[in-house]
Amino acid sequence: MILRISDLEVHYGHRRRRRAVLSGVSLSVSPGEIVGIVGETGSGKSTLARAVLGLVRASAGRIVVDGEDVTGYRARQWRSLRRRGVLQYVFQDPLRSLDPDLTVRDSLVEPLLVSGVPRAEAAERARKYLSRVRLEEELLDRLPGRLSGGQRQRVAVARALVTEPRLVILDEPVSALDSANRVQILEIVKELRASGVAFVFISHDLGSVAGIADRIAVLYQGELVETGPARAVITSPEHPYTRLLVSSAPTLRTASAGRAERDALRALLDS
Ligand SMILES: Nc1ncnc2c1ncn2[C@@H]1O[C@H](COP(=O)(O)OP(=O)(O)OP(=O)(O)O)[C@@H](O)[C@H]1O
Repeated sequence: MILRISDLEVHYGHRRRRRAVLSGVSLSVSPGEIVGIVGETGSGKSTLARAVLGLVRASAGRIVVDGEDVTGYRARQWRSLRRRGVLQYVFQDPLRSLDPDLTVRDSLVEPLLVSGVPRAEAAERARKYLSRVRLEEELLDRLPGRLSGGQRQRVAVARALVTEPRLVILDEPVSALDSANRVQILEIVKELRASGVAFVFISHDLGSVAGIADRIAVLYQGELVETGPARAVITSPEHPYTRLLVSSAPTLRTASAGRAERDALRALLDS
């Protein structure tokens, strides 16, 4: 397993304001697997990503990345893990994943130099990954502000891949893109899966993970209510919330539920 999360709990706030945002979350990801995490706004998807990346602390449970129990890691240990480049991420807004003051070349080369790769090899790898995300070399000297949204997101993907990570967390990576760019990014992710990279693909939209995920985990109010092979989750969802998601996704062919059934599922969830 490249990622094993067991009984994870995360709280925000202090004292009387303290409340659980994730509880009892367990999930494993194997090398070369794409696991989609789907849930509505506020369900805790980003918090889960942030916990795996060491950006928020677990109040209980365990997170094991590539065999290392990172649950109690301090900032220094996280820095060391990040330097090794085992784990990478891409956020929805590429400007959050990219430094606006670094050229594309520097954005790609920096994580390699930090992990001790010699400059000439780092430059070579930067070119290799730029072409892997289907961008021209002439973009290497541009700043992110002078790229289109789709180009920026591809640079963010290339930057995440350049350290040859074993696990990449994608938090709504295609939500802000037009459909041509969306399809290309998804194709790139599929190609990389074939080379053994594992992905956690987070989205509020079941339709956008359905075509790419091997397994789908459904997050509802901070709990994983259903996890299974993508096809099974889509064709025979068990939890009422998953049924609601399936019936509300216009792009899924199985979406046959009418308004009345969706209202009934909502009522069941609210009861
Ligand atoms: N730093 C924080 N402090 C307090 N509460 C927070 C913080 N970050 C998120 N929350 C709350 O935690 C819950 C889960 O937020 P999270 O961002 O993980 O959800 P999400 O599923 O990613 O939502 P979205 O799809 O809108 O990004 C929400 O109720 C949110 O208001």
